[in-house]
Amino acid sequence: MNMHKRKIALVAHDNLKQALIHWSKANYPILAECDLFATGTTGRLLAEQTGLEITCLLSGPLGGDQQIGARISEGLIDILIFFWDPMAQVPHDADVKALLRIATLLNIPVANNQSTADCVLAMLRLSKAETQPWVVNFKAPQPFNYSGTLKQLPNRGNQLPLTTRMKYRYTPTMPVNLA
Ligand SMILES: O=C(CO)COP(=O)(O)O
Repeated sequence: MNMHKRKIALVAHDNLKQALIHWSKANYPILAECDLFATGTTGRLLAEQTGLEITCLLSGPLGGDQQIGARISEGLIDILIFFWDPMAQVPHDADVKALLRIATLLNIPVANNQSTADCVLAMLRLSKAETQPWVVNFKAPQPFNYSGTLKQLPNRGNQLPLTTRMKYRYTPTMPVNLA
């Protein structure tokens, strides 16, 4: 089983920053064992108020979401915890959408609220205890469009650097009938 250090991106919109800080304090021991990345303000507040070591990128409205999305597309982020605000508009909505899209497409675990974030960390704890290996499947399942036609995607796994590819096992999570 591959037990490489998990790389987690943490992001919260303004009304949810306190919730993410509270959640991060509650989960400090396991988060402290991971490589953490965050958008600018989220990361600064988290580092100040939890003591976690975090690589702070740009602030979200200034490109931070895009930086995280780029890292995901390069296979450099394993998990996205993004407490986005379903009740507020943000000026960089296009960036938020792009980040959620690339994380979904590339099939990394994405938690958009606290209960899902708890589930993700529960899996992390299990895999750490080696009772239940947790394999992140980096090969995105083939998406269907709404008319039911299968869209072909290249096998992205083969385009990744070898070091990145070696971190993942390519067992399909969802059987797709290409016939
Ligand atoms: O806006 C954000 C995510 O879309 C978060 O950015 P900050 O962490 O810089 O506030």
